[in-house]
Amino acid sequence: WAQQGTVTPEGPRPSHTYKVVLLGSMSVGKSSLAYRYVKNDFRELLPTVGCSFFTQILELDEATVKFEIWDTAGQEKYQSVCHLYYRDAHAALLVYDIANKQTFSRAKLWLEELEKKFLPDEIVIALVGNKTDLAAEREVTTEGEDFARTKGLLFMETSAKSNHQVNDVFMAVGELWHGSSPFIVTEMLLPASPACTTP
Ligand SMILES: Nc1nc2c(ncn2[C@@H]2O[C@H](COP(=O)(O)OP(=O)(O)OP(=O)(O)O)[C@@H](O)[C@H]2O)c(=O)[nH]1
Repeated sequence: WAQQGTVTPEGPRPSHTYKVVLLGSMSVGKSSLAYRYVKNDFRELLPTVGCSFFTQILELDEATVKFEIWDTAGQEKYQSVCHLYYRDAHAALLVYDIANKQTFSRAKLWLEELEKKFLPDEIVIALVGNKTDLAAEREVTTEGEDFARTKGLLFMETSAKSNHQVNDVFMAVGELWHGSSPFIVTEMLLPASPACTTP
């Protein structure tokens, strides 16, 4: 992680920056998860073009943690540039739609790609089955968790729509790096990045 110090009356206060990249098929809800986490809201968002960028700052007892969230486009035409976005990531959320089995297969392919680019200790990978509110249309059942267990990934099912376990995903990822819990949100930022668009 990047570590900078800020000086407070109590002395230097470390701050850590973690880059989290969201990968997955189009329309699985990557942008909606980022939007829910950062803005605590759910709304129709335009399909991502290239990549969107979000920032979330958390104050822990002993340090400030900043999440840089890179939300990649799921459309096929952007796949060839995705490696530019996940480069140097500390964590990847491989998102699929629990009501669409094909998107689960695509998440597995993403894992293969990351395994070629990162050593196991270099990146935290979480498999995220989104849209749990669509339980009646579920196509992916226990295979998600089984696959994650086999591969040693974090696993969580979420709903950006009903706000089910969205915070928990980011907290689980952060806890793995930081060994600290709970994370408390104190500030929200949405800076534009030259390389990315902001929804
Ligand atoms: N029911 C339900 N719909 C969701 C959920 N999350 C996202 N959606 C819907 O799924 C569609 C796609 O959501 P996005 O967040 O744009 O998906 P994305 O993965 O970022 O899509 P791309 O930008 O094309 O890669 C939208 O119609 C969302 O409203 C969810 O948790 N439940």
